[in-house]
Amino acid sequence: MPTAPPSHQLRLAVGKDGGPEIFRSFQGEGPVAGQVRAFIRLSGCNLHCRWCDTPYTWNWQGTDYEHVDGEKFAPAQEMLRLPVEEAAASVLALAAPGVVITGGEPLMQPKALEAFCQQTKSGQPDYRLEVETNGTLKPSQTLEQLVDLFVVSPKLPHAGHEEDVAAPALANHRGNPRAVFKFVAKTPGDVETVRRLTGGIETNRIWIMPEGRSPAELDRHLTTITPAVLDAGFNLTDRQHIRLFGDTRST
Ligand SMILES: Nc1nc2[nH]cc(C(=O)O)c2c(=O)[nH]1
Ligand code: SF4
Ligand SMILES: [Mg+2]
Repeated sequence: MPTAPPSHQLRLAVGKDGGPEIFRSFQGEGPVAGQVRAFIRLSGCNLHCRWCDTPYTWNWQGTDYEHVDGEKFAPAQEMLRLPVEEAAASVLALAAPGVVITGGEPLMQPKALEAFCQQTKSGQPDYRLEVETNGTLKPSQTLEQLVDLFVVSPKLPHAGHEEDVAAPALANHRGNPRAVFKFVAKTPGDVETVRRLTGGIETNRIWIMPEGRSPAELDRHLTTITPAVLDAGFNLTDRQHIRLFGDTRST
């Protein structure tokens, strides 16, 4: 008897109820902010940003990554494996017009991600697939065709990387009309850096977002960057979910 092929498994982050981090919310950032979406958060990231708001997806015990919180996490407690079919069923049960696949870095699991996208789109081609990515890992052609929107967030020097990780991220996605760029900024100088890095990319594909995990931090950074964003002609986005729900998992 032939056996069914093993299904792909996704490594997921753990949500506030201790189960896989799959939830329903408003998209809080970027071009579709304010729209209802299902969210699924994949565990693992290949960048280790100092101010990351989801260090529980990568800042494992025994590593020497530097993060502002200083807290280390145990992968056995923070990572769950789920067959793609189960993950897709949980996401579709949330009754949203589409899903935001985020992380961590979702493209670290390319085969399972592709299977998840095929599964959620099958039978309902209008269901929207949106991926939040740091851009450093190039998606396959299959994935590029399946995904409706890549929100690519190249990292600037204030994220604490020794190498320039923004240029490859821009190179990987600038040719895809379904990719937009979302830069986290703290100062007018950061906006100037974005202007320099993104020469030749239409400004209407670029969003600037204040860094912050509290309304006060967001307000402070918004106040300092807004004139520079307007001057450069970039789009501006807030982080609505932080104002609505605070810095909590599964929101
Ligand atoms: N509501 C809400 N919107 C989001 N947009 C991007 C998110 C992310 O963590 O990548 C996120 C998130 O975690 N929650
Ligand atoms: S790329 Fe995103 S998820 Fe990864 S460490 Fe940086 S902020 Fe966090
Ligand atoms: Mg986030």
